[in-house]
Amino acid sequence: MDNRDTDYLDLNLPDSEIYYYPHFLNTDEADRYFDILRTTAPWQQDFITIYGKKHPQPRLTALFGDKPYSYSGLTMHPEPFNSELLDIKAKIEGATQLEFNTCLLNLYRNGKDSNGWHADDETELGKNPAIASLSLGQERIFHLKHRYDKTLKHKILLEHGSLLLMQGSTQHHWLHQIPKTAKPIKERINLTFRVIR
Ligand SMILES: O=C(O)CCC(=O)C(=O)O
Ligand SMILES: [Fe+2]
Repeated sequence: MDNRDTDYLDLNLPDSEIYYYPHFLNTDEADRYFDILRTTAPWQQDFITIYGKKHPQPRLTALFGDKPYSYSGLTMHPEPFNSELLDIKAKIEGATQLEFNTCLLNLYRNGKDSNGWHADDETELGKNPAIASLSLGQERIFHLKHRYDKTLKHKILLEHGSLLLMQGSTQHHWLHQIPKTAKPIKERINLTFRVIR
């Protein structure tokens, strides 16, 4: 984690390496990317299979990159990166000194949309995956809980234009989620840059 060029906060949670960059993009840049991605990304409604039953995912998704990505019993096929995503990817790679080849986008349309407890630990992500997660639009709370030590929990507000980086052994020891909220809220777009092998 050397060579950083942006202000960040180390969450300092045990068994993890999680860093939060509150102002990774300025408000104008973040507004512009939100508008472009909201209108141009190929948003799709996927269905996940839980105990043999199909459910609509409580959010829309889009995949960019060059390799398909499979999780929760579904396989997504990517579009090639567009120029906006290439610019964002380059900025994230510059700040983190990491490289990414895939971006999974999530669109949370309102407070009923969510992302349940999970770890990003699919085999094609490799042993200790780095995941760089950019937030645009409505701020939402991100929950973390330790898989084995039930006393370890954390909440962080993911602001417009912020970046959350999870790496090292984080996915082995922690689960994360974006919970639903009853508040009337606006749309949020989340971009998770990953490496798919
Ligand atoms: O929306 C977020 O901030 C989290 C997304 C996430 O955890 C995922 O796509 O794996
Ligand atoms: Fe995740």
